[in-house]
Amino acid sequence: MTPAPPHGSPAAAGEEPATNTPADGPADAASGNPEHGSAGGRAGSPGGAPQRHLAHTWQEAWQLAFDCAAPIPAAPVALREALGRTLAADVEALVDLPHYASSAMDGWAVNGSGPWILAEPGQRLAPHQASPIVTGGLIPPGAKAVLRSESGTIASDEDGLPVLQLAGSAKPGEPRNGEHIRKAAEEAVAGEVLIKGGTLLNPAHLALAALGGHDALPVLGKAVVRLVFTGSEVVTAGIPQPGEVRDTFGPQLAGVVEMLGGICAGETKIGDSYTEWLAALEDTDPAPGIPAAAVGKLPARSTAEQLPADVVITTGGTGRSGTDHLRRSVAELGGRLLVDGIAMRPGHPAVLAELPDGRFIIGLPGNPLAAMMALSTLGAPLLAALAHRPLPPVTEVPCGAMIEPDPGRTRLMPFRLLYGMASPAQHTGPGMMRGLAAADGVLVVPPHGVQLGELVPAFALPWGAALPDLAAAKDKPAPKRAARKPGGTSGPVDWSELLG
Ligand SMILES: Nc1nc2c(c(=O)[nH]1)N[C@H]1C(S)=C(S)[C@@H](COP(=O)(O)OP(=O)(O)OC[C@H]3O[C@@H](n4cnc5c(N)ncnc54)[C@H](O)[C@@H]3O)O[C@H]1N2
Ligand code: MOO
Repeated sequence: MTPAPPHGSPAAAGEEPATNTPADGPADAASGNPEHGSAGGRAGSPGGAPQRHLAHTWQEAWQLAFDCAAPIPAAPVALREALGRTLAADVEALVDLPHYASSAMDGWAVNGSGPWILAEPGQRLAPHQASPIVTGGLIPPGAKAVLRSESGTIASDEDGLPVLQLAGSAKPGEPRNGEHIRKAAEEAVAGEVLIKGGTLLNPAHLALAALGGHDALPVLGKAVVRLVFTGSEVVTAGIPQPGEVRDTFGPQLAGVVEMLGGICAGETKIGDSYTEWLAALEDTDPAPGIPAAAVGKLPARSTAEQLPADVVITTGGTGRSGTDHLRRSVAELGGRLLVDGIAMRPGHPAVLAELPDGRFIIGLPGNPLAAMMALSTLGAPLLAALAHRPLPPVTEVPCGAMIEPDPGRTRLMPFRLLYGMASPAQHTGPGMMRGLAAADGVLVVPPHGVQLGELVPAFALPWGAALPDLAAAKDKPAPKRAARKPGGTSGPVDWSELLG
């Protein structure tokens, strides 16, 4: 283990100490500096006592964020909440489907051949008796078939009593035995498996479960996530004044959390004071508006709004100036830092912590792109682990540019796929969003850099398509080219063959 220089030394922004610690050597919560003042506002002075700060490598942080969490146990949720969840066990029909024989048409339930004497609806039908019935109506005892309303007509017999007889438009022999009757259990018998465990529930599954008599379904757990946005300079609407910044987290973070397998349960916006930080991290109440007493009375995890969070994601305040209170708040609450900085950029000040009550804290840096890279590094594996999912895949893509070494730190670079190669995007400064918005994925560039055409690890974006297996495509022999049609247009050029 190489000792890192004290973090209080005057390092330039973005130049974190690039030292590595073993994955099993989490930084100590005590490294949060309790000397930091509690004054709010962005005018806080940098400083604090020098401390030892040991950054994890990108790979260590990624793996540790996955390994530190156990899957949240399965629990029943109301049908309306179960969409998109993974079924934890087979779902059986609690009743026959349908559970009674019913009419498929408006008309008459009949017994035997016509003409039929009319009986009261619902009464047992003797031969040559009929009673009116509507679609979905319970077939009365003794009924053998249903005559559609278009095929029958009410006439009078010689005594002037009403009788049902076939209309002129009726087909000969109508209705056949069983015609227009939906038999009980024709779809499933009680006890039959309707939906297999492990299924990702779609809307039709929910309807099927309802038909099977269920009000709730057992689903694999997912993390309930609460968002805490910090920064007194952050404005949430309109054009910001100089010194203010427009909030980039409010519009995107809840959506990304859902894409990563979490359930977003509320957002809190606070300023820059230590008191606000502490209060926000201390808050274990269910989302506002829900009485805490209601939680215990409801089926576990019935809705996100009714539950305390499993994970709290904070934005900003990961630095070590007088206005950055994340580490101090975690220490005050008796928590421990699992990851305290990552040897990567952007996003190096990212934090992963665990509180004594089991809640995880992910501290995202305030800079917008840095935050999303930190969320990809810590949030994606953590939320996957909590949601019973595998570690998100890191595949390899051929690099469409030469990337210089940057000793000691991994660079996360949004890229676009151009002609089968990953081309680092423009506009990817720590505070920018243009590059990420247009990207197909993120390159995990090793400290020693990359040669043109070399394979580089990369991950897909939570909202993007999975990355194609370009590494395998690169190794395959080139397919024989079809003869070009005269006048035909040519497709994009695959430069990868020239770079093998
Ligand atoms: N002396 C040093 N200063 C800084 C270092 C360093 O190593 N030494 N690292 C820099 C890096 S890299 C990052 S990243 C940031 C981390 O900052 P914090 O997590 O403490 O966040 P803040 O200081 O609160 O804000 C940073 C930046 O982000 C803007 N911000 C905050 N919230 C939002 C939001 N919701 N939407 C858009 N932008 C937001 C904020 O206004 C600041 O401009 O520290 C560097 N400094
Ligand atoms: O580059 Mo800072 O790590 O993340 O903006």
